[in-house]
Amino acid sequence: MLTVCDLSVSYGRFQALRSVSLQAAPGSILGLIGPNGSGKSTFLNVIAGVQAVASGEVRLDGTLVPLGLPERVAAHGIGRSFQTPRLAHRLTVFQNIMIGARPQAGERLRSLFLQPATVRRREADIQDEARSVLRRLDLSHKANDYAGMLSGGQQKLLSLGMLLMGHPRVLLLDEPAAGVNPVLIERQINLLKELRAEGRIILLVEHNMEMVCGVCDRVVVLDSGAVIAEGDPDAIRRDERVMRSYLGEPA
Ligand SMILES: Nc1ncnc2c1ncn2[C@@H]1O[C@H](COP(=O)(O)OP(=O)(O)OP(=O)(O)O)[C@@H](O)[C@H]1O
Repeated sequence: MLTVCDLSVSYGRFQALRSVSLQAAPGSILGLIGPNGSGKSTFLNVIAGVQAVASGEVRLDGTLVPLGLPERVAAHGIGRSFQTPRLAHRLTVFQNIMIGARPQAGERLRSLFLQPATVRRREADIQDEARSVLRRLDLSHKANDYAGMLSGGQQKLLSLGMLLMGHPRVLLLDEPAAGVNPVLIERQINLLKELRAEGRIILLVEHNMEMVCGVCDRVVVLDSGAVIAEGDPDAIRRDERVMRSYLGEPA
């Protein structure tokens, strides 16, 4: 269970998050929506450990997550994707996927010299896994293309694949559907459903309401850094405050 308790973040005198609390269970997708500037990316940055907090805590299965320390957060099995995928455009798709593999505990430079067979075996295992992730994304045919040559939607899929190479229990996804064609959005939706069935926790920041309503079990709505509503997607769509603040319709 991912438990976020009373998170507050300030940029100078501006309060970007105001005492935000939420919970997400294993095998669930929690949508996080809200108008531009409501604090969604800040929230993901806090959970990913790249944004310092003024107060509050995050726990995964009861264990305190060390906020502000991205490497240690990643070691807890929490991974984040970005609105604009962070890819090495001049490396191939396969090489990018390989970058996503996390070093294992005890992996040191000296093991290159002392245990070369072990290192070679691990490298082969990672390559096998990278091929299997590419198959899962339906990107095998692009393995040897430069990442920079992929379409925007394929780049988003690739960044999801890189994330999967780190074996995250919690995936923090920042607008995966933005600028993506409907066919690849559908592929993402299917992938997210598979990841949920594997018991992972997914926090989905997304403006595309079809995607949000298509995959999310629950939705939390932020406005000006505070939670203004929480519920299942249908209830959120009918919520008057949400309609006023986010969907821009008169209540
Ligand atoms: N580094 C920063 N310094 C100062 N203010 C910031 C900083 N980062 C974000 N903000 C402000 O904090 C608020 C929340 O920003 P955030 O990016 O989290 O919103 P968001 O909901 O993700 O928006 P969008 O949907 O446009 O991506 C905004 O008003 C933004 O201008």
